[in-house]
Amino acid sequence: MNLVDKRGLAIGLGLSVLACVALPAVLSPYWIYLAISAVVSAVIMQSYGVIVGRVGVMSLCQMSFAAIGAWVVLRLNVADAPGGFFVWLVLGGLAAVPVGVAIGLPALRIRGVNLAVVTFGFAVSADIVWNANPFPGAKELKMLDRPEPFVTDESYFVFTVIVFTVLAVALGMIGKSRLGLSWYELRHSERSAASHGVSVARSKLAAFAISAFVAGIGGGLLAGQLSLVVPSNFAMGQSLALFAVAIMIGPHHPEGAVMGGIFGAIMPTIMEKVSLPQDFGGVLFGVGALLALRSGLSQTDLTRMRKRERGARKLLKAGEDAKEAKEAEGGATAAPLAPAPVRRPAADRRPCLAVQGLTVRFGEVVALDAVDLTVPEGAVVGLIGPNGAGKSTFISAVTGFVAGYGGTVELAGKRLDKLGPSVRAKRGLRRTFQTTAIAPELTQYEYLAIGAGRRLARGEADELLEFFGCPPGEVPVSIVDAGTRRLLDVAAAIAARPKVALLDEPAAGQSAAESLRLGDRLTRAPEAFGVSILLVEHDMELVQATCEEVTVLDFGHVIASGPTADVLADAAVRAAYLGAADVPAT
Ligand SMILES: Nc1ncnc2c1ncn2[C@@H]1O[C@H](COP(=O)(O)OP(=O)(O)OP(=O)(O)O)[C@@H](O)[C@H]1O
Repeated sequence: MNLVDKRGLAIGLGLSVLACVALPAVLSPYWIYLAISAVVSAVIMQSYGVIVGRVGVMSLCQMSFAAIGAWVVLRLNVADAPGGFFVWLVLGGLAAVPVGVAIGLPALRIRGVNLAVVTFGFAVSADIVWNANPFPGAKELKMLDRPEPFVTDESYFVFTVIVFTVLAVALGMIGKSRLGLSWYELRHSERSAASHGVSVARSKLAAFAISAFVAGIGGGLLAGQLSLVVPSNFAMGQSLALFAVAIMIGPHHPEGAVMGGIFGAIMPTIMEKVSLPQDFGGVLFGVGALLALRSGLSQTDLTRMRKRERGARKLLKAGEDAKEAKEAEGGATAAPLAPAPVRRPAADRRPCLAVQGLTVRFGEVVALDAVDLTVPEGAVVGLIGPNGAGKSTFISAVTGFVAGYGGTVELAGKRLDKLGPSVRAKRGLRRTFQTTAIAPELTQYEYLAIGAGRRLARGEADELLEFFGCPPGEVPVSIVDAGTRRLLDVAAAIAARPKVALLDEPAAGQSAAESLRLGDRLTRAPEAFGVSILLVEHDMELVQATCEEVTVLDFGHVIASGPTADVLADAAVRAAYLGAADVPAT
């Protein structure tokens, strides 16, 4: 995965240089001062970009983190601490980090509106503290002097643009790293992230820490702009207004942060010029935020996604044209199905996943009752049963998503029972879900990179996508149909080269022909990727074509287990579950 988008970087750096050269030359002192405010707001917006834009957490206290940054810078100034403004600025950002992590701790247990209330509570408390205790330097009027060579407004503007640009590049690189991509996944499904080996706690706390750091830097910059600050510079109302702007615009993209900063800084002036009350600006932001919440995507997300989709559609069209041309020339339309690999009988192979006596209760419901199941090395094994039989619960318990089950789960001879889902995933146990929750903002390449949990070479990603019949890797998930998303999910699970992949109804949404092709792929997957597979499916033709052995669940009990043909022919299985008409003759 390339961490730097070279074209985007070149454009961003070019615009920054242009702003630094042109704006001080053309703007009046009044507008230069406003421009500094806009860039400082844009830096604070970047902190919203991390926590609100990427992780989707409703944080209403970013200005409180900024206040910590400003407080530290001003305190060090009063103390004439060594290092000077540049060092103090970084220390201000760092000082906000532990507070950010502390605020992030409740986010590990609560989310949504409840979490918003916690962060708002912190913003209110911080407000009370700042109002009761003046910021350092305010009493003795010890002003903060800007550092050389950024003493004048024009040069300080250049300094703020440099800071913004450095942060934008760093955040852009983090955004493309596994940590940053995992934030998008957390935003849509924490379960999905955990199933890919992402530690939800660590990833969320990292987001809080980084966003607090960036906000702290923004607060320090504000102190440098104003020389002295007052509590109203960081009032909770400001946090709320900027939050609304963040939801509306999407400051996790640099252009969104800049626009948000400009809105935040210029709006009061605009309101004044058009003789409207200042509060009206907040109302406008609120309405915009509501509209963005309705669509689920910010303006910059939408703009970028549409652009990406346009490019991807062209790519898909070119692919289809090439295929049609090949067909017209009489070439093969699809690769013929490969013959099934010949394997030793499953019973002669070492068990890779061994589950014994698995029991799960949900209150009075016994979802699984002492279930035994073994997946031998290099095998494809089926788990079938009627709706509500306990198949998904089995996958969830084995992969660590059900706390407090009875029985044991061993992977390659090692017990996993005390481990959480992300650790089990890292040990080589991957799963897919019945309902996919892939972040539509990602490309398929990016999603595979999260699944792989390691650096995934382009060639390897292409091979996986081709193997599972997915479109080219640049195609964004947003235009991939539901059936193909399931295949992408399987590809992402296999990208990690796990020991065992547990697939929950991967053929749902596939046509009969696609299902047949999927069966062929799953049959070849153990040899191609060194993975053993447990397949949960209702499509009996697929099960019959793919699985060497099958276990049948009914009301949480195993009612049959053994070679597929024998089990599917079992009169008890047909009577209890399938109905003779549903099972193709063997
Ligand atoms: N979180 C939960 N809380 C309470 N009961 C649950 C929970 N999850 C599953 N169950 C119950 O456990 C039983 C097994 O459900 P499960 O989803 O595992 O069945 P399934 O075989 O996967 O069904 P399907 O084929 O429809 O997906 C059902 O009675 C279900 O209602």
